[in-house]
Amino acid sequence: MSQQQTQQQIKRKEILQNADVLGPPEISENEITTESILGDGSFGTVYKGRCRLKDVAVKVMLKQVDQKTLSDFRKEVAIMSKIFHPNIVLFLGACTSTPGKLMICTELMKGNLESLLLDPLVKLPLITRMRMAKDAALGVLWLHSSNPVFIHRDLKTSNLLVDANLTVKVCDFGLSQIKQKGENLKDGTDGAKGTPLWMAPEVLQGKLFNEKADVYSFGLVLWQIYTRQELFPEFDNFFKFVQAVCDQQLRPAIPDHCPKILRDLIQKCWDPNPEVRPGFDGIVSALEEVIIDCCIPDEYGSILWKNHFKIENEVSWKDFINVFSNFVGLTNSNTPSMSDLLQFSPNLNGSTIELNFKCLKSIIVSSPKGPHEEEVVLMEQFGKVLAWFGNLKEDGAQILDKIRQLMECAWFHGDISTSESENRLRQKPEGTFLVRFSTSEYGAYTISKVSKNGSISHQRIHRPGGKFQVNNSKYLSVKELITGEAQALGISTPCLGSRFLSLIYKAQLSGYIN
Ligand SMILES: Nc1ncnc2c1ncn2[C@@H]1O[C@H](COP(=O)(O)OP(=O)(O)OP(=O)(O)O)[C@@H](O)[C@H]1O
Repeated sequence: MSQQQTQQQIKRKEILQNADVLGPPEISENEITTESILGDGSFGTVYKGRCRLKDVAVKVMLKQVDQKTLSDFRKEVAIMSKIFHPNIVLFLGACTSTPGKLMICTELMKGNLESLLLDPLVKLPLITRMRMAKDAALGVLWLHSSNPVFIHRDLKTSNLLVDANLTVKVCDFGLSQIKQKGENLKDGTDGAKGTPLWMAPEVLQGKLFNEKADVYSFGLVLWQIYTRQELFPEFDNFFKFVQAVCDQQLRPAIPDHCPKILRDLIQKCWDPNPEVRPGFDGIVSALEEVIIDCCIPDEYGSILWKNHFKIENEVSWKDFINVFSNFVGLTNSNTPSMSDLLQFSPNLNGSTIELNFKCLKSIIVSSPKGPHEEEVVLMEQFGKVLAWFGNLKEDGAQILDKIRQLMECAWFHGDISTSESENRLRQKPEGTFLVRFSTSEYGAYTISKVSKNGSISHQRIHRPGGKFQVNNSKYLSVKELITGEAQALGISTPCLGSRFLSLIYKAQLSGYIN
């Protein structure tokens, strides 16, 4: 080996050794530019910036930092460079060597969850919020399951960031601590770490604590995700606050309408006794149940999904009808599955059952995304269909008849938008009408009609207690309501063009037996 080769080998070894020592990818100061401010925190300012031609977030430390802040910064860099998870903000690198210019680069997110929740102009349905809560819980579960264990120590909604797809990721590891499984920690004489409003009582009181302190904070996070209210706005005195939370065990009020399973979860998370609080695996499972309940408010529908499809967000049409048919007693363990019956049984060819399933399929299935993907039923769409058509416990298989019977009405246009309904009614004579699913009220319908001067108006059919109500009159079905209220509503002629009618006609032409 030549002398030059030997020197090259030594140099490579040195580089590798240094890389090992440096740990996180070092970015030099002049590779980072900063633009607008994204947020301010106790460590410094977070900017939108650019690094190596990529948009990034840059946390720039305060120029004058004391030893403790500096060590927190180094710890944050060290921790972030060890954790990789889809629900933890992606660490890209840091500038650690230029004094007075300490920076951390992370992926650029859209904003923090607290700002979104507290902005009344932002629409965030409960299902979306519960999915966000699950994202955050998965991120913390990852930290707590690592070996050694990472405790975040500053969980709060402003440390949960949201991207363009509303995926939530945990950030800010400046106060995080590493510990062995089963080990308890205690803050030093310099006081408790974290943000007081979100701190567990044992941390506020300087007692021993462990990862269950994060669970307490997460209880408050869940409360804010559910209520979209500010946390403890009534307190401006720290000592009174500590007394209220620790001695009087004060917690924010959970609204009466909160689903029971979510209420129980929040209360367990913020229990004064850390041992009673669940682990994050339990929190994720409970949130999965909450998500199913939010998507499928019908009691039996939710049971069907939980028992057979668990946390799947979507299932194939074939699996869905097989489970559904067993659940409502159309098939059982001694009969072939419904998908086999529909495909192979000559008796079902042209039968009402076959047509019923065609009708159900026309409103419940999502089109395959690619040419080879199966048609699927989304959990949320199953919930909507049950909300529109009935109560699975009382109706059972009859729910299928209800769907078909409504589709047989020429005026029923189902899932069209307000503007599409107006397109269909434009230039039509007075009294022409159609009925469609409401786009804004869950389980409700809308009557769109042509009024006197040719103007088009829309009237909601509400669903109090599962009934169908317009003005002050309640009916058992939409069909009965349309017959009973036709005169009062000024509706007479069905608007043609429903896609369901052609489905029914086609079936009748090919031998459907009524
Ligand atoms: N990657 C990012 N993308 C977009 N915005 C971000 C990002 N990181 C932080 N921010 C914004 O900056 C705010 C402060 O960030 P961060 O919590 O990391 O700073 P901090 O100085 O540690 O704050 P504190 O100590 O007060 O919690 C966040 O709430 C968020 O609004």
